Amino acid sequence: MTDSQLNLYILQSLNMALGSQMQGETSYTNSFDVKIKTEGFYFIPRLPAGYVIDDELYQKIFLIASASLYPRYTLLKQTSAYFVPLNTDDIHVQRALFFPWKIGISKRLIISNLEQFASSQSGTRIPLMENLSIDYDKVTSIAIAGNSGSGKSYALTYFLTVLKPISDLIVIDPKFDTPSRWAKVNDVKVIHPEMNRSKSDFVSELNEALSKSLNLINQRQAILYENPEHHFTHLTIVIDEVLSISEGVNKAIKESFFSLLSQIALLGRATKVHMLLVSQRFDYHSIPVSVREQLNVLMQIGNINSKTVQFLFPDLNTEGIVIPNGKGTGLIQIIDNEHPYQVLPLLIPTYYTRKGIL
Ligand SMILES: Nc1ncnc2c1ncn2[C@@H]1O[C@H](COP(=O)(O)OP(=O)(O)OP(=O)(O)O)[C@@H](O)[C@H]1O
Repeated sequence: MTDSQLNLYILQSLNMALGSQMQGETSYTNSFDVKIKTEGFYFIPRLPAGYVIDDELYQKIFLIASASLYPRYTLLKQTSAYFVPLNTDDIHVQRALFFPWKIGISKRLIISNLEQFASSQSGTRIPLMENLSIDYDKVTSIAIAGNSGSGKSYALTYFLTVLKPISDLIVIDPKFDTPSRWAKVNDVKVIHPEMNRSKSDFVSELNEALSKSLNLINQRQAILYENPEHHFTHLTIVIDEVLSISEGVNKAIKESFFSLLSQIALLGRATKVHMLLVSQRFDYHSIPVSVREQLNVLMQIGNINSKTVQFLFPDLNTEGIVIPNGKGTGLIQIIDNEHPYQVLPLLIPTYYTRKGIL
């Protein structure tokens, strides 16, 4: 399909579906035009117009175009109207609404041998989907949320395996489940509850480990002060079922836990200390606000609706985002300077790994 055919196709889709929104104005009455760019398309209104150019119109066009372009392009959802200035002297058409896109749709990676796959990766790239990867040098903290059975443990095992060659790991596993089995097979330090010990004991031990990591951050800061170019080994603190940790422990211990988490989240970026947090849901009871603000890879798997995305994606209206069916699917947002602002459909890789972990 050529650009001009695509142009015409989008114009027709909008002419037919926008009707009521546009008070009957169409591109045939010269009320608007569409222009294809490499990174997306422009909707160019001719002003003054008999319709209002607002967030509602933007989202409406998004809805129509998103379905019309699927699966050739994935439109990248914006939280509000995305205006761009156009290079012309004609005031009537000096602005456009921009609809950025990605070519194709999100595709799941299928990995026949996860361990081999992880060791064959070079550098700090973590592949997530066929056309999406993250650079671990550019992100600090990762969160995975999802209802029971959505594929969180499966996703976590994937991350643990691909992170192992890139980063030192400390695994905290309040359920003494999959992550502990993974850690045992892979000879990685794990903190889990023990028989005959109280919940507060477990959280105290965990606070101890966080406090050591904070000391490490302080040492690394001193090194950076002398040599800002110093290269550190990544350290990732992995916490499964974060929500369950602060439940049922005394207030002082919970407060220390929150305070340590906040400090690590805030100071870890420059010193290569990361957090990977997994929880059925995240809210202000499970993590401190400052930790939420430092999360820069956000994943919600399983049920996607306005309630489940509220905390990780507070500005997101999920309307018009095509979420694939199946296990380990949902939404992802990566906030770094490499990826444009975008919330994308996510499919966690499907893989084969050693027996006895999952
Ligand atoms: N990306 C995926 N590809 C293929 N199968 C998957 C994927 N994610 C999950 N599954 C399947 O779904 C099952 C349930 O996933 P998992 O145990 O990870 O869910 P969970 O969210 O951790 O649930 P719970 O919170 O109850 O432990 C897995 O055993 C696996 O077979």
